[in-house]
Amino acid sequence: MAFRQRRQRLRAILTGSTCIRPGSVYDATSIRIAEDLGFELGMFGGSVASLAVLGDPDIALITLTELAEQMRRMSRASTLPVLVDADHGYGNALNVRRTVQELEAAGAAGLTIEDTLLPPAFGQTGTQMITLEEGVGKMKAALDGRSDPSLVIMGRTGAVSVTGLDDAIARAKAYEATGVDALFLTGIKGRSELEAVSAATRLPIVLGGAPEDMTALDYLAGQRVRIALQGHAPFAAATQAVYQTLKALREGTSPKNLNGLASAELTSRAMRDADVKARSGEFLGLKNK
Ligand SMILES: O=C([O-])CC(=O)C(=O)O
Ligand SMILES: [Mg+2]
Repeated sequence: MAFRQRRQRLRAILTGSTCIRPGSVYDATSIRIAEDLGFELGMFGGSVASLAVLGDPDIALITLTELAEQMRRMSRASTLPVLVDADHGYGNALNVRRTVQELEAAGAAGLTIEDTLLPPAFGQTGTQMITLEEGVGKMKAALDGRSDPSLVIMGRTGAVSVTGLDDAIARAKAYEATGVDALFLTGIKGRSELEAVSAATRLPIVLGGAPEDMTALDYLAGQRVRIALQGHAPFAAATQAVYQTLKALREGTSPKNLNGLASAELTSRAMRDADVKARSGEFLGLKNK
């Protein structure tokens, strides 16, 4: 499926009236599983990109090239639309523009650009923000970097838990005015904060996370939230499975007695084995074998 169609599917989610949960994806296998399970959207978080590619924490060590390459691998493996966490855009506004070009070429359906100061400055422990003006420049540069107008660009701010609600609203409104397609909010701690941002803006909202009392999809949809993230449990589950399996093998368990392995059927589905066999028949002359 052409990249444009994937982007249009993400746009349809944003212009719809319901709120969906994306599947957290990070590689070719995870995106295929999410697609097979019927998820409408994959979320490729910066944290899981760092873990999958580098095995490192989410501290902006991954490069744009590495992120885009992982996105490209997912685009090849599946047609599921993917929203990519492009962090701060890997530098200043000019880097943001380049980031958009690379992720667009890699097949992303949409991406977020945030106004957090990354990587953290010398001597600073807490999160720092870039100025609203710099954030606006980044959003404009992101829009300028897009060559397929269907690519979704989201302005992301976590200001509410750093500089407060008023600043978060000011930023959301300023990013909205640049022409971005949606607002991505992190750090929202309660209904009143979400309701205040929602009332002050008009774009669809994507919620990076929410407290326990804000998980009802109907409520979120009523606040114009169209996508609500749920963290990255699949990566944690995979890590645990690899740990348990290696531990059991190290302790002498025989491979045939291991628990929790993917069945041959599941592995075969994830590999798209039926498609490969059909192609082998068609192109390698193995039709009747
Ligand atoms: O975008 C997300 O999925 C949340 C996030 O920032 C990350 O995981 O790096
Ligand atoms: Mg992130």
